[in-house]
Amino acid sequence: MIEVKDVYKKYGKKKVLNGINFTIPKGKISSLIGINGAGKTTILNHIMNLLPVTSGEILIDGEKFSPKDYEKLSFIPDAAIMLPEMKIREAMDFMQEFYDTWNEERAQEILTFFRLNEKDKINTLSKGNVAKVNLLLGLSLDVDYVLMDEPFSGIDIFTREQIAEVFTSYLVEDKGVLITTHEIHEIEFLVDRVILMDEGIVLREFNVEEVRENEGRSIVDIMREVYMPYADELNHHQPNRLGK
Ligand SMILES: Nc1ncnc2c1ncn2[C@@H]1O[C@H](COP(=O)(O)OP(=O)(O)OP(=O)(O)O)[C@@H](O)[C@H]1O
Repeated sequence: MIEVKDVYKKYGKKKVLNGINFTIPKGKISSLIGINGAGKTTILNHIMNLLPVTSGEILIDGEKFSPKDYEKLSFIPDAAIMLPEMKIREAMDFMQEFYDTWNEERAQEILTFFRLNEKDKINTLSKGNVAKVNLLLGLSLDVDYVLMDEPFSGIDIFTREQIAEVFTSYLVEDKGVLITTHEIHEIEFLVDRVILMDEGIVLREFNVEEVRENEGRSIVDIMREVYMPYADELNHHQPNRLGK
């Protein structure tokens, strides 16, 4: 399990995270939901140890980060192009060289599933195919946790459906997956857990199945309940809960 514990982040004087707490269990797909600028990417960068926290800690399987944890983690960025000058095969070779956890057999399966051509140069691909290449590179690592930054952002519906299939496949089975998004309809039926954040705090963390079964409510119902008071505050120009 990954535990994000009381994490604060300031950029200069600007407070971005104000005491974030949530967990990413193995074998579940969790989604971190927040509007643009809520701090989602910042959290992913903290988990990957690419950016120091101002205070608080992140535990991976109960321990503070150590370089060995890179063998447990895979980070799939948004549709930004990774390794743009390379052909897909060259990017795969690069990953294989860099990561002991590279699984070529799995990479070949994903290539076939997405109908990608190894010989294509990445910077000549459509946005949807770039997203597929990013998934290919990130999911071909034998790791315990996969972090994905907005995997569906700007992707057409057909590609989205193909990508969605990956989330219900053995490719992510047993892994702890975290997907960030601000577009819930893209992932409503894929995720097990939801973490709603705003203004640098977690407003609510819940299991989707539990609220569906026990309360007969959808993710969107809960989002309305959680975010509506904020919308009202904004509409009435009242100070928000951080007193900014
Ligand atoms: N290097 C930086 N210096 C100053 N402020 C930054 C820096 N990086 C991010 N921020 C600010 O921190 C806040 C959170 O950014 P972050 O990218 O984590 O949000 P996000 O939820 O991922 O947004 P989006 O959905 O737009 O990707 C934003 O207000 C952003 O402007």
